[in-house]
Amino acid sequence: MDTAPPSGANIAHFPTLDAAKLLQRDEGEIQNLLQACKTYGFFSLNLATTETSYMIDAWNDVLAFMDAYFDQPSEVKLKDERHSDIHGYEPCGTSTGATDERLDHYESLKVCLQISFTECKCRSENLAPALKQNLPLFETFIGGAHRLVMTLLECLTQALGNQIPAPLESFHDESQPTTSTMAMFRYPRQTEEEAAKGVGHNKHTDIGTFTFLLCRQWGLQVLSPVENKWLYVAPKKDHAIINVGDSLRFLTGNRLLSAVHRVLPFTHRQLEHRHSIAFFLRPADNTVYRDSKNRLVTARSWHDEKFDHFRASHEKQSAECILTGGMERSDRIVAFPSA
Ligand SMILES: O=C(O)CCC(=O)C(=O)O
Ligand SMILES: [Fe+2]
Repeated sequence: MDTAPPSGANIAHFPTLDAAKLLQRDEGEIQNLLQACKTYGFFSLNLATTETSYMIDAWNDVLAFMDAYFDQPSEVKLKDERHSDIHGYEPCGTSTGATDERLDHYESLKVCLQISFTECKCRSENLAPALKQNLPLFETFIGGAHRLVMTLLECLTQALGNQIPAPLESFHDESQPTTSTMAMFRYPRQTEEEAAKGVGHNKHTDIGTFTFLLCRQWGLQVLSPVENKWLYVAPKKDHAIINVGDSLRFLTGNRLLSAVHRVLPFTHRQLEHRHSIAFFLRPADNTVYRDSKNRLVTARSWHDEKFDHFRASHEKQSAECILTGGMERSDRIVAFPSA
């Protein structure tokens, strides 16, 4: 794990759930899951169980891959750019950053879920060559993360009972097109000059259903709905962070909260490379729900609109409230779960 934060840094407190208990449909743990999603919109998930420890091995292997991949010269990585929000490489500075006047400071490599399901996967022209060379690793990681978040959805369906019109899993039919994606992020160490241009990852809620996030270094912050202020999320060995995204909130009639979060280094610049790995579960593209502006939209159009907003100016972002899914205004939580 990373070094401790400076004294006085505010740390978030939120529940830890056990992956094995949820896989076994433990009734008490299912209720804990529902409470965590209603009160915080995020929780930590213990992966150090017999059924899930292979994901910790896959996490280590993906980190080793990322070290080698992101160390390559930019001109090599730019060959993997696909100008897509679900495939390929994206350099730093594509979106606005965590503070005004600056751009983001992370580069990413994305692999969409479909590689785990399509038969002619090796022929997909969207896949970067480095990914093709490591397909078994990405299939294991994506397959495992997908299974875990689908389990969480099934548990929530059980807990919500007749409060929801249809099982949450039914909006995630694997034969339908979806933007579900695995993303690998590096926040490169930066010089003073680079820090004047870019910082972290702008505040947002995630677009989809559940996000499965792995990080061993500090930097992630949540806008706590309990304390209504920004708090650091302490990295916890062998645990994933799970966020409730906009789509899950909308599909449950706003009964859950989605987590408002961002990435910001302790100091004014990134002193060491920071790595994080995410699997974003999102509903099938043609799923329809009522969004935070009370419009009926498809999951695909919400996804596309939100990515356009990531790239919009800070001014436009704060005027429109798309980036934080109607959960936040001026760094304060303004949405509360409906009964
Ligand atoms: O890098 C992280 O820890 C978080 C990334 C994130 O929130 C996102 O990509 O949605
Ligand atoms: Fe996020």
